[in-house]
Amino acid sequence: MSRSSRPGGPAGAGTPSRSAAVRASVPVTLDGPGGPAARLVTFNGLPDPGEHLACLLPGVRPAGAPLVRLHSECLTGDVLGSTRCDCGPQLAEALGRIGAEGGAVLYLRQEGRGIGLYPKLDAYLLQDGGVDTFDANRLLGYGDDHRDYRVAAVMLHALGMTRVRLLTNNPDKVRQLREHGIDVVEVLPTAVHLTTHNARYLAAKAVRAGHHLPLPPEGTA
Ligand SMILES: Nc1nc2c(ncn2[C@@H]2O[C@H](COP(=O)(O)OP(=O)(O)OP(=O)(O)O)[C@@H](O)[C@H]2O)c(=O)[nH]1
Ligand SMILES: [Zn+2]
Repeated sequence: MSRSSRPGGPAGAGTPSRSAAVRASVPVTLDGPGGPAARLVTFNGLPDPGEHLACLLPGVRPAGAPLVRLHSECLTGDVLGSTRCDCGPQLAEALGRIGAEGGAVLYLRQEGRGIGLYPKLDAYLLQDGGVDTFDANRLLGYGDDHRDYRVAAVMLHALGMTRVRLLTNNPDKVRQLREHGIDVVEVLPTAVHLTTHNARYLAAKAVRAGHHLPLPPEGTA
């Protein structure tokens, strides 16, 4: 049981069966004066109730293949700076790289790989007892990963971004986007944000979920 209980139901092929429309496109400036002028885009008609957001960075050329990241919400890492995971540094890296050439960060409300914040924190306690991130999910009665990226495909269709270069180390994001009609023409890895705090977490992602993370041999982090 690796990918179970996706809120969107079974995956289909080609164009997503449901379409969404842009609801609003709101200008913001990121990171203070001089930071990139971005647009935060909201949607009507998404296939799940999450308030998923697209952050469009300048220079977007939807007709080409813009650089895109699907970033799953991680309140502890993204907002509070927790070092248990690599989410905060990955988000900063994505905003920097995509801001430099134009593209989009889709901020997906998929906290805890889709199980939610409280269960993720329960899983952290189990991890402190020695199990890895995936076995902790299973001990709590969840699958390894509950994320359904159909919603991201629907958002990209609504934005007219159906050919993308994707910034990720996670092969499941690539596979699911393609299943849902997005032409992923290139996959670019993120940097490896390895610290002594997140070394076991990154190793589990590489070994258990096939993330492309070139890690040094155990014990040398
Ligand atoms: N259930 C669970 N979720 C976690 C844990 N640590 C981080 N997360 C969540 O994992 C999600 C990020 O997924 P990752 O597996 O780190 O990376 P990814 O997004 O699949 O892959 P990349 O695109 O390469 O970053 C966020 O929603 C985090 O809240 C954990 O220990 N348990
Ligand atoms: Zn995180």
